[in-house]
Amino acid sequence: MKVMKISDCAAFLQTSHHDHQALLARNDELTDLTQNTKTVKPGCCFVAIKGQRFDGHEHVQEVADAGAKMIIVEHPVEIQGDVLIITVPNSYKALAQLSTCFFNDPSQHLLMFGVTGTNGKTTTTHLIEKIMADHNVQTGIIGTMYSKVGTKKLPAVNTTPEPYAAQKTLSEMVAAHDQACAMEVSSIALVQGRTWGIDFDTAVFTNLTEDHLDYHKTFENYFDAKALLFSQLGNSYHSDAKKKTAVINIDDPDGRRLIEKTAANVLTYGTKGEGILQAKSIEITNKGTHFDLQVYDESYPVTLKLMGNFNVYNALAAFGACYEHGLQPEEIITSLEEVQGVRGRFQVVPNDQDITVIVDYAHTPDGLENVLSTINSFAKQRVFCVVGCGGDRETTKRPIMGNIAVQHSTDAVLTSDNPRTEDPEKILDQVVAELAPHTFTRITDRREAIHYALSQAQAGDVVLIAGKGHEDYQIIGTMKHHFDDVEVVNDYFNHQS
Ligand SMILES: CC(=O)N[C@H]1[C@@H](OP(=O)(O)OP(=O)(O)OC[C@H]2O[C@@H](n3ccc(=O)[nH]c3=O)[C@H](O)[C@@H]2O)O[C@H](CO)[C@@H](O)[C@@H]1O[C@H](C)C(=O)N[C@@H](C)C(=O)N[C@H](CCC(=O)O)C(=O)O
Ligand SMILES: Nc1ncnc2c1ncn2[C@@H]1O[C@H](COP(=O)(O)OP(=O)(O)OP(=O)(O)O)[C@@H](O)[C@H]1O
Ligand SMILES: N[C@H](CCC[C@H](N)C(=O)O)C(=O)O
Ligand SMILES: [Mg+2]
Repeated sequence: MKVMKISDCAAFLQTSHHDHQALLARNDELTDLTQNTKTVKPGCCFVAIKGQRFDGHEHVQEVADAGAKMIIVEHPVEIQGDVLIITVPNSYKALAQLSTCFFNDPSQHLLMFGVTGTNGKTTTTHLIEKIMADHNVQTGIIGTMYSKVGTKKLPAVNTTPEPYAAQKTLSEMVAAHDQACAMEVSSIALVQGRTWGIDFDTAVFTNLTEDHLDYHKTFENYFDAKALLFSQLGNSYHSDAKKKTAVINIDDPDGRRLIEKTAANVLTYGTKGEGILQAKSIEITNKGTHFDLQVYDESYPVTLKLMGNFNVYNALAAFGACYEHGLQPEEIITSLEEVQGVRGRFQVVPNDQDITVIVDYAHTPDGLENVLSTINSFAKQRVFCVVGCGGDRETTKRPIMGNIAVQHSTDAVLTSDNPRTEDPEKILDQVVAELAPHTFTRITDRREAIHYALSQAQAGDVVLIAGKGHEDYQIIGTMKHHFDDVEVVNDYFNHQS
């Protein structure tokens, strides 16, 4: 079992002289660390965090009664019993620092790739993992779909986990002999400080378009959140002589702004004539994508099985990240060309009716527009688009996504995503708010909507089912029901035959 000496905490916790001396005076150990009242164990340290719904400070007595030995707070609390109370200015930061220490600072033993951006994080981390693994660098993954530690896949709660969970997972990677980790870093995680204590070697920026404005309020705040990954790169207190690199999409105006935010080396990529890495002469078919990759002055032909212009960007991003660590262009290209696809990302669902059914995780206006324009570049007949918007998430994207669906498809079937605690009908009212009547079909039940689109489609048509990708659930209210777009499609065709 892991333990940590209380006196060791004095080295990094920002606290008063009195509390500092109190920490130094303690020779005993902590058995664990937690921010959750439900997982307090005897001898552990509890970090009180004030969230949107729950304030740990209001439950310190219950935590002390459950056997916590030390409690970190942001303001004085009343408590009976023999507990060491330490006051810090920011308990979340203390949690990140304590977690880093408790798990022996695992990111120091891993080559850390952090990938941020509105779209393409999951895809890019998977491409990095494939390239590095092909070149004998066993690489873990932390992200939306799961964490991969060694060969084991563990379920994910958030795209970017809380500091304790993140440090624990990284330490498990070290134990499983992973040498690198490709990690998705969401803007929300950056603002909350979930990645404090992680020393990234390479930071990748994919793109910035509208999402999460319910959380960030303004696009500028959203940019500032993403920028943190780059401004913090190489500035960590235990930063060593390791080379730090920022890999940045220069076609995105916000990528250009990021270059000024980082002290690290910058490797730029793009498809519009600028960048150290450039994709030229891009050709997209319904079988894949071809382009010439220019690396400084050299050019290499690349044929990806991945489809879509957006995947050219993801490939460039992953190429840049791995190239910076000494891999040769030809080696990286061989790996990229082998990638079949990432689950739920432009995933084609085979069927015997010659309908091209695609399940894709596009859940932002930009993602949806990209996927539909890729489809339109090869579709010969009608394009059906089944899509909705998640509840308890930003509302401004809803009419925009409704418009994109109607404008870029021949038949838009507007439906539910994860309604969560919102009324699905009200979400749909917002999705269709700016649409002319009779330009779309509205079917609230997602299964029925998918069945309807498939029943209307004929041989040669394309049916895009967007928004939920790999998800195998639908959240209605606070209940998670089993629901899998691919499964719904397969069931439909099985009942046909
Ligand atoms: C908006 C947001 O990020 N919320 C996160 C936040 O919730 P909150 O402020 O409501 O927390 P809270 O429930 O009040 O709890 C506060 C503290 O009390 C503790 N607690 C809580 C209950 C209890 O009984 N006992 C207890 O001790 C909690 O452990 C926490 O330390 O803190 C919680 C726990 O620390 C997180 O689980 C929760 O993420 C929720 C699940 C969430 O949906 N987050 C989404 C928006 C998110 O983070 N998304 C990003 C981006 C996705 C992407 O673009 O890919 C992601 O990285 O996943
Ligand atoms: N580089 C890109 N630019 C624009 N759209 C993209 C890009 N890459 C992927 N997409 C679209 O966005 C969807 C989600 O892709 P992916 O899961 O890789 O992104 P993500 O950033 O991890 O998303 P999340 O924020 O949910 O974690 C894909 O299914 C595709 O439709
Ligand atoms: N990581 C994103 C995913 C959204 C996926 C979509 N299916 C939805 O539920 O809105 C979020 O939590 O906002
Ligand atoms: Mg993701």
